[in-house]
Amino acid sequence: MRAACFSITAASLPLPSTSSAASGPGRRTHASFRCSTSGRGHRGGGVVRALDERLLEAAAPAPAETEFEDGSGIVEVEDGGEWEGKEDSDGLGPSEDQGEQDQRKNRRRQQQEDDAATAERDRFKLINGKEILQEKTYLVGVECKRDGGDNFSIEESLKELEQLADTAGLTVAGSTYQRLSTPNPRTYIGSGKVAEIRSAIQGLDIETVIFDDELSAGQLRNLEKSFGGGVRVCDRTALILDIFNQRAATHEASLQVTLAQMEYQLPRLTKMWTHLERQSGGQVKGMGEKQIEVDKRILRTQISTLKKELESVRKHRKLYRNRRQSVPIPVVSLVGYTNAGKSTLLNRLTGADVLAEDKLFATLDPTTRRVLMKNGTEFLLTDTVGFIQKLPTMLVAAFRATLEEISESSIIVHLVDISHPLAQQQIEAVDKVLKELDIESITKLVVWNKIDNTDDPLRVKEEAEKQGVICISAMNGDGLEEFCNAIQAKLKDSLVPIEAFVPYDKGELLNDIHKVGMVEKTEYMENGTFIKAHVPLPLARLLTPLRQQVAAAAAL
Ligand SMILES: Nc1nc2c(ncn2[C@@H]2O[C@H](COP(=O)(O)OP(=O)(O)OP(=O)(O)O)[C@@H](O)[C@H]2O)c(=O)[nH]1
Ligand SMILES: [Mg+2]
Repeated sequence: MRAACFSITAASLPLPSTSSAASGPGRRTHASFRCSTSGRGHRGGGVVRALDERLLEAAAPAPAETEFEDGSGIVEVEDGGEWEGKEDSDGLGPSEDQGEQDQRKNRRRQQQEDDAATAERDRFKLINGKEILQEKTYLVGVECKRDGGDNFSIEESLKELEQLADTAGLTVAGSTYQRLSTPNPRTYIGSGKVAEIRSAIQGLDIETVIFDDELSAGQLRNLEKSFGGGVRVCDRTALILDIFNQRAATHEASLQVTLAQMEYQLPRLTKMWTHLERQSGGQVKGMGEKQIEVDKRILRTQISTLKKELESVRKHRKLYRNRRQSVPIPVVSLVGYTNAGKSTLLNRLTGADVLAEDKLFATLDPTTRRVLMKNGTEFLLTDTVGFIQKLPTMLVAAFRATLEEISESSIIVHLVDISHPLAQQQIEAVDKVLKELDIESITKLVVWNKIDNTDDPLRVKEEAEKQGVICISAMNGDGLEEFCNAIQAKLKDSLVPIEAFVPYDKGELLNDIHKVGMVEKTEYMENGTFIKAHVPLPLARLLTPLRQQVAAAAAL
């Protein structure tokens, strides 16, 4: 039974033509996850096998007949079966001493097998209904001189990588880093470091080595070869993709993550077939290359099928959004670094039930809920996927459509975990992604969260006041009224002042104005209502004929 982590959600795609029947629980396979050629199979049941595993399994030679599930070569025998045909010299069967010895041996062996099975079972953790093997992991980082612009030190970045590994259900047994002027094109790190990690792998019984930066296909292959012993090597991007895969709860999120995983995998397919050539002693030279082409074609076809499927899901969501916008309630989007408390705030303000937990990337899908303010006006609050430094570009691209909802909002609330030691660096990482999304023209409100978790909340509040920032605790509700007032004030800035005469037979328009706008004055007259208010631009446009009537009357 082996690694359930680093699996890929198959979406609803057909398997590549090279795939074979699914492997049963416990079977050793010749492939593992997307960036590895070394072997760990997957536990059967809820977990879907890795895409490359499916590809490789078909082509891998069948295991030799003498190989058994535990690789021990031991044949299970029925009671006394081992003795069949082996008689003592006196022909009466094994001597009593010998029999006792063997029974003891069998019991010991059985005990060892049971212990191993229990230990293996205990290593599985249930995350979002998926069984994940808690592999022993070693983390490796590199600080390059040319990284100048990056605000996270190598130690901080590795600490975050550890949190990511923990979120993915892995057990971190150790870590190391190296400062280099430029990464080694072959192995990313220097040869001395490779040797050091190899010793750590042996000493700590490491199964996976994770690098803090994206590695090329060649680097992955060379590192795996250098580490040997079936150790798998992966990078931060693969890890983040895997967390997204574990956490994708809706069809759209699954499709987006699968697409990102396939795009990540495409340039890395090369290495999957080289091991085949090795196994066959080079006799199938060229076969691997041919197969890579076949697989790349299969993968490209799947990518385009996925894109089409995603497009249709998005169209559906857009339709729903348009319907929602028929009453143009202003939308406020919550953005921020992962774990800042966005979902907690949404839940607190709206009584929603969005998963909020102390793990990275708890939320993948945007959730929108209505917030009713004390003065009776409303706005829609949207919770979005969190950001992280070194966010894989294919992930930003895959989630672009989801994030595009942000671009349709009236206000963007940038929520910051001010109690985090790297709050400033996290702010900058979020601003970097926001820049990529091209939404800088939208009004922004910076909000410091988790004020209750800071050493000196009073001092932090003073600093916030100086900077014109709102301080809240989404957890205990501190500062939420101030937060709503600030939203209201910002919304007012984004509203258009109008004066209109609404006839009594158009009463529903008055309702809309009250719901989404800010009414300053209403006067009930003989044929209708005169209203002075601030409303969102789309509603102001809708009211144009009624506004003209007022303007015309004033001109008389
Ligand atoms: N002390 C304290 N903890 C908070 C506060 N707000 C949120 N948290 C905790 O912070 C953790 C993360 O909260 P979430 O709401 O899941 O954070 P998020 O920004 O939605 O995270 P992602 O979905 O991963 O992007 C949870 O354990 C919350 O209980 C707060 O005001 N004070
Ligand atoms: Mg969340």
